Amino acid sequence: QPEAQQPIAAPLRELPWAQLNFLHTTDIHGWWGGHLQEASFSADWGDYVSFAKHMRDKADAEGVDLLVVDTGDRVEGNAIYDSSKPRGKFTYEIAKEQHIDLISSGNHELYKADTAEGEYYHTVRDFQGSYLASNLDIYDPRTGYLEPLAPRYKKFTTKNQGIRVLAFGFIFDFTGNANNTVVTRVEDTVNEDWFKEALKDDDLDLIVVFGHVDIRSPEYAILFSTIRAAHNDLPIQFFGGHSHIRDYKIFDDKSVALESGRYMETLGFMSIDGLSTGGKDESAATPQKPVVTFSRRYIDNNLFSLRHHSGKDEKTFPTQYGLNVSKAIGDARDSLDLTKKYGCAPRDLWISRRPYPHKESILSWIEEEVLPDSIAESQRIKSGGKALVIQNTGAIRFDVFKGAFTKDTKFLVSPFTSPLRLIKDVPYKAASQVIKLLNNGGPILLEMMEANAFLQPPEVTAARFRPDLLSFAQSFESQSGGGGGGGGQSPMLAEVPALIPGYTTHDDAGIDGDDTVHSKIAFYNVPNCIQSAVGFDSNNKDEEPQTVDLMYNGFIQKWILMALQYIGQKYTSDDTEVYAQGESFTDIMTGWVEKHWASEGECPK
Ligand SMILES: O=c1ccn([C@@H]2O[C@H](COP(=O)(O)O)[C@@H](O)[C@H]2O)c(=O)[nH]1
Repeated sequence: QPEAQQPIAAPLRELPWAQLNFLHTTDIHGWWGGHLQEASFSADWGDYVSFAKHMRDKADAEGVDLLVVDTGDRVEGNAIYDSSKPRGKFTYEIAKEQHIDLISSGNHELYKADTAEGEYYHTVRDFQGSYLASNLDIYDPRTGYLEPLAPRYKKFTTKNQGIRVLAFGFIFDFTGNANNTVVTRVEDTVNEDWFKEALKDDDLDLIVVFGHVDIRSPEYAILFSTIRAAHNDLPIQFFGGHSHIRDYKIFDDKSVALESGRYMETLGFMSIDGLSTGGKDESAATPQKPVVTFSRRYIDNNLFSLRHHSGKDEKTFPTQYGLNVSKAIGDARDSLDLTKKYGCAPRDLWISRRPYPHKESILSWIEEEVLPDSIAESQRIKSGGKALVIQNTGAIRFDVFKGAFTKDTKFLVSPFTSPLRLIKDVPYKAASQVIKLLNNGGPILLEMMEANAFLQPPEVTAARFRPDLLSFAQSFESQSGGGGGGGGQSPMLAEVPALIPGYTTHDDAGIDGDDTVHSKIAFYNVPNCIQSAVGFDSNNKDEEPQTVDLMYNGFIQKWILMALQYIGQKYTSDDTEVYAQGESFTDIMTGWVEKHWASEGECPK
């Protein structure tokens, strides 16, 4: 994109090409334009189209194969999707310009009935032959009949090597979908006849399981054990998503899983050597080697990396097709007026690169400034009312960088449309317990685990399977380096001078997965929810009110009501109402920025 930052040269690790190679994206969340404010991730979907073309050409030239995979959550999280009317107006047209061999749905394609229909009418059709839905059905909007969103599986033979692949496309056991789709639990799907039949095939060289599923989840554990029981020596390659992190898991010596981050930051590269091949004809068939080798690389999505890995330069890298896609993205951004400025952010604000609370925590900013200032303007508070306002941290999707706060920023931080809701005059003694139940273990958290529904940012939720992700022990002051954090550098990386802060992934294969050698960024735990007291000081016992309005992001209503029930307060959804004719947190935050950070002209650097 014309406004994107120039990529910065950095030490790179090469791509480990092999007999079968994959490019993998996941959790793009509408970031088709890439990251305009971050040099490390400044390439866009058009650049990825050019890159994939060069990679396919290279594979053809060397007689190996390349498959392109996307594992869902393409929607929600960026103004290109969320601010267009209808939502998705540009997204489907942009997405379909990439050639994708294997594609599946995420949970964000299913939260709202119209988004699921968008998937059915657009993406499933645009990627016919590639889209799989092994455990996902939709009520056909034309007939009303429940049908698979797409074929359950497919078997195909790769173009150059003649590798016979059986592929499945899954979604995790998601329970928050609108009622026009049905997700079948993975543990039930593996007992369905079609699944057992599909596995009864001896003419296979590889099984690929791809999906919107955390690679360390119980769902993938079940799929691995079921498939391994049917094929004790067959290589199985998993691709996952949903937790927004880079990760690689080794199931056994012939099965691994790759997860490729989020928001177009990462292009996952995976390769396999030693596979048997059925051959394009029988005489060309080859047996499986005694050792099957799997390798992975997480590519930072910027032009320095993409040009290097495709062996191209500034002139030879862009294809005409890719340039057209970049232009379409730019046109969409212009027509949505995404550079419209609401104000100037005076400092960086981070979701998890700073501890919470902290002056540079976006959560502290919302809790201490945005919500109290904004809700204090309401008639009920002005006329002496008091409120507790609860916001789930997972609804805050991205950091704010010092400088212009634009329409782009608004939707990157808070893309969701759920209105703020409230229950009037809840006894304070009960209302003040709710946040504790939502944050501190106990029955509500058990219910959330059971429903696979989490309120934290997905990267933080991911840490439940990976406690080493978190920089628990460090205090912010003790960390080296400014902007990028710093905490806990490994001895190896600490010795390399002037590295750019970025991903330093530690996965089952070690610490050499990232293509770009970076210095480490701190990553802190955050609570499920934050809470602001409005109209009184919650730290002053003398000011304790009798009752408060209990306000919350409508997305978490179920959990608020459940928490109140546990405390013995029997409220139902009938007792709730929308705040300010349905104003969303997104609008409240933007209004606050306009009022408090307004500034004419360029923002100070
Ligand atoms: O409308 C919504 C949808 C989701 N959330 C929160 O997002 C995260 C999960 O994000 P994924 O991208 O699906 O991993 C979770 O914390 C949800 O509570 C939301 O707030 N509003």
